[in-house]
Amino acid sequence: MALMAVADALAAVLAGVEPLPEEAVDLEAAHRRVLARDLPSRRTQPPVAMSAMDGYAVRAADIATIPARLHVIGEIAAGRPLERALGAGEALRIFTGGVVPDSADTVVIQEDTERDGDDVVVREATAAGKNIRPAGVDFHEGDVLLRARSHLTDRHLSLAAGMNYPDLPVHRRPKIAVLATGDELVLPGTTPGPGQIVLSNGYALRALARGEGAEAIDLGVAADTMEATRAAIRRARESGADILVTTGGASVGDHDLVKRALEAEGVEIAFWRIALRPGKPMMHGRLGAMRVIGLPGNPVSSYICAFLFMVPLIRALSGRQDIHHRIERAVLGSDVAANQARQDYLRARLAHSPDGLPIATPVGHQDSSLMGNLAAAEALVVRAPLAPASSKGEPCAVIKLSLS
Ligand SMILES: Nc1nc2c(c(=O)[nH]1)N[C@H]1C(S)=C(S)[C@@H](COP(=O)(O)OP(=O)(O)OC[C@H]3O[C@@H](n4cnc5c(N)ncnc54)[C@H](O)[C@@H]3O)O[C@H]1N2
Ligand code: MOO
Repeated sequence: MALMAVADALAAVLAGVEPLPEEAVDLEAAHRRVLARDLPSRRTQPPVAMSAMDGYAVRAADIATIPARLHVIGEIAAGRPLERALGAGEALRIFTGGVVPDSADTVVIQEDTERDGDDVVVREATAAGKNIRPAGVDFHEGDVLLRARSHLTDRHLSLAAGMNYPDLPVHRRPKIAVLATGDELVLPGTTPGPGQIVLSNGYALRALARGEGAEAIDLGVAADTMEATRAAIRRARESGADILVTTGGASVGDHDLVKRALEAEGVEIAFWRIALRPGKPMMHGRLGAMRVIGLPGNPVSSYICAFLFMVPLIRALSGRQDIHHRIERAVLGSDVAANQARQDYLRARLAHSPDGLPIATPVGHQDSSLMGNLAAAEALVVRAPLAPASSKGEPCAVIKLSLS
């Protein structure tokens, strides 16, 4: 039977996904979160006309002839307005951010004046309206400046603060529980016994999830028994995880128990095994609201499957609209052979070319166990099923890997 295509598998993972419910978080914590509602401004900015410069608020008519001598009747600083109307031949000392009284219609910058006791001599002509920021020039109360589903940037936070929001309604962050499986796994820093290997996959997976704004927890390692694997799946449910990510035990071997354990716990498996290299044994299913992504154990396969499927799922649950990886154009830095039936994601180095597309050079060894090559890669070259051989210099499609 033909394996499910990558695009169909991704569609199945994203089927019916809705953004998680909203919660209020303070502004500092709202960075990179996704806004759950349209945000109308609670105020007009600036609320009244304000001076853009340090100088003198005057009536333009009084400085029609230069030089003009005006009598200074008071001072206006930011936050200290003055209830005093200007009469003919009068000026008010004003500083940047000071409220411009209705009676003044221009601000002369102080460099264009000379102070003489209680008088000021204006030496340069200044047009009416100059150096005044009118009320509402930035925005008005009720203006919707941030829309629901905006992915909040640093600049959005200042805007929201300026709109007078101390906290923001955002979609809850997905919680990801990562479970390793395998009798052979020991923790980094210990001395592995015969045939044992150091567990590594989860570190990249949790960091990848956190980098996408998720909360990630480590469920540790389950031994290769049904009891241990099922108990770990129950722990994932009890933790309130939105996504359970398992690594290992996904293939067809006698010790590959993950699918059976998931089914025994009630997970409805949507697919198992897809036309993807690396990552053929990947599986996906649901248990109530918890989505399960069953990754292969090979370190490269687990990371690439998480990158291709877990990342868009996290983004969709977070409420983001830009959930898909960007496929970009590059040229091949070396020849590649014809592809077989699975869609291939070749680990590649990316070099910038001064006059054109970046150059993607697949690393020499693409085996799905090679962590060194994965760590050195900067992009994935995407090869469609059965794509013909392609030569150095020919165009190719790449997805950039995270560089953090
Ligand atoms: N007869 C077949 N054999 C295999 C097939 C197949 O179709 N038919 N598929 C191969 C492919 S493709 C992959 S990918 C692997 C995936 O198998 P599993 O998901 O069952 O992975 P494991 O056997 O548990 O582990 C594979 C490898 O990775 C190491 N591993 C596992 N977990 C971790 C971890 N947390 N950190 C570091 N390394 C880990 C494990 O020790 C193994 O060496 O199956 C092929 N076989
Ligand atoms: O899909 Mo497996 O990841 O080719 O090694």
